[in-house]
Amino acid sequence: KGEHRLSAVLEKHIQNHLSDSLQLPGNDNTWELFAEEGEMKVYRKELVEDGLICDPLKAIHSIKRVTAREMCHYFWDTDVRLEWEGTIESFRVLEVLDERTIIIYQTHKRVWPSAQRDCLYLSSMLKIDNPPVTDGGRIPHDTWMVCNFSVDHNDANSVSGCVRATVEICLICQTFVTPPGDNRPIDRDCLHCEIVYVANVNPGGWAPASVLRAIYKREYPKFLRRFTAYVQTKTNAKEIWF
Ligand SMILES: CCCCCc1ccc(-c2ccc(S(=O)(=O)CCO)cc2)cc1[C@H]1C[C@H]1c1ccccn1
Repeated sequence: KGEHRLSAVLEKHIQNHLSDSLQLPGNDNTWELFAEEGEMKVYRKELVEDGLICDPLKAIHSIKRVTAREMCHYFWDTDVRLEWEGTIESFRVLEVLDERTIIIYQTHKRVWPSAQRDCLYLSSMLKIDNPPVTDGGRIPHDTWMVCNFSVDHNDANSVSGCVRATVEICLICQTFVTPPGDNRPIDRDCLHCEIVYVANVNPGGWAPASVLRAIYKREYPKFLRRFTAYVQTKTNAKEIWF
């Protein structure tokens, strides 16, 4: 794994997510369940910082027939980003820090009446070696994570008129395998992946609370539905990638 100039700060973000993002929101009453569809449960907290709506979001979901590595790969790989991300207008990879760590500048489609937003963040994908066992004590086959957090960068000649939003986002995925028994090979029907997606987005500048909360209420469930279906379709006919 390559060492780079942001390795230390990346490690801090990873440790923070491993300690707090894996806490399942159902166990405590600080999270409000605001969307539920099948296995998908989306929670939020109301948080205002300097008058800006920064509602933290946490979603848990269980997706059949895919692995943690496949989920994280398609979430991280910018080659397929526009195939599933519906809110991005443009993006550019500014720097490659190692084979699984990049810096991205992206602009989001403008949401009237707010000003357009852009984001500048480090995006890293990694395998968690000693996987944290979630509650219930089931042992995951393996655990992968993608961590996206805002950084500064000289080359980000921002699109004029954009307000810089800051993000702290993490996708943690665990693969569970139910052996088919009597020495049959494992196929995709033996797999499912449990994910935790946390997103802390600071809009960076004023936007009406009602508009922001409506965007989040609409966009997060849509993103989770669309992205998980995308990975199931993309991997369906492929060899299992643990
Ligand atoms: C007036 C709008 C203010 C907020 C604008 C904003 C900024 C960042 C982001 C965002 C940035 C990164 C990620 S990700 O998970 O790392 C994937 C890679 O893109 C995800 C969401 C979103 C939004 C808002 C489009 C709104 C929105 C809300 C959920 C999902 C999608 N869009």
